[in-house]
Amino acid sequence: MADAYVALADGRVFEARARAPGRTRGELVFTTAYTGYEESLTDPSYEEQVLTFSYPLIGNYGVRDERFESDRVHPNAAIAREFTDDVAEWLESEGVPAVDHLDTRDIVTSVREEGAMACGIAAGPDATPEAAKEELEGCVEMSDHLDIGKQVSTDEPYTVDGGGEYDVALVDCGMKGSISSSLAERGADVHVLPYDVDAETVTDLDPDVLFISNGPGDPANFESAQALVEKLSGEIPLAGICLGQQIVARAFGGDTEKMAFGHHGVNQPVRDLETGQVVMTTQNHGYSVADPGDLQVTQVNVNDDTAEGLESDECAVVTRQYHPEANPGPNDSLSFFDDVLEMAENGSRTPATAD
Ligand SMILES: NC(=O)CC[C@H](N)C(=O)O
Repeated sequence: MADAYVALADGRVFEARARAPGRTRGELVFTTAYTGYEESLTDPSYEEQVLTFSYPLIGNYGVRDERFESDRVHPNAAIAREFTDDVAEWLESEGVPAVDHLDTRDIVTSVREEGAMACGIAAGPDATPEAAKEELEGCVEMSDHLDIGKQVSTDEPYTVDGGGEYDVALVDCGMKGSISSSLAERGADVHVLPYDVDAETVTDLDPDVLFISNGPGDPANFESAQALVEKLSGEIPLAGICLGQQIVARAFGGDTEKMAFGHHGVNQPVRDLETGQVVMTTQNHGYSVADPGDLQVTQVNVNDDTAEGLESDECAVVTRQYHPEANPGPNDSLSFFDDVLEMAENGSRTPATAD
């Protein structure tokens, strides 16, 4: 008998099995990643979303915190065809509702056809379809989470010691841990700063590069990070990943738009326009850069031509829409971090290398 319900904005209610109890709501998205569930569930970019795994069995190799990308689970709830007990217990201990034993093929197809949509979940002994529908009614648009940066950013600055060869000022809009560790492994001291840090605090650090992290929600709501980039562009080399690319594009007069169901997975093909090389990339985003403003698009998604890499002719800027740090996913584009630090050293971006 069902003890969990998932109510979708298209009016349907799915019966399911409760694996971690609770009631919640969020924007329903799916990832096609077939491994890396620990990394995905701890990726802050999933804040305020409900994450469905299209791969049917989630939890095959247990749960180990060394694979976590942050200190907590970020989606409001998780859905799979089947979760192992390890994952179910982890999510329950984190207070994050989880449900399985429902047709996730149907959910994924609906999101693909109708786009990311609001959903409500009720799971546990007292769950009812009405409770799931009530949650659904309280669900707000992603773009209405106006201060989502505050939910995921560090409150206080801190430094990840990488040996001091470079100084990176990294604005934490919901950073995955692998971004700071990828930079620190390459000799950079990474000064992680709150999402609303001011320009003076950044310039006091005299960094070699200003790096804007990934993060959840609508890039238009990260006004202070955008203003920071506007102020410091041309003065300090700039880099960004995912939300970071979107914020940088907006700061250079560009624009972003909501995608239908986004890119969430570990096998998104990206072509470098200069070298023609295609790499497989990890992605997790629901918005894209519709207009790069004064920047040039250097890489595109092979499936839908969306902007995957931006650079500037005038000043040192390099950004990626995908996740070069992988985790989960392929390591094909790890050299992005070498390119960023080379740019930091030279104060300019040398012509694109294949990454
Ligand atoms: N991973 C990210 O940084 C996601 C960026 C943004 N929140 C989006 O959904 O497009």
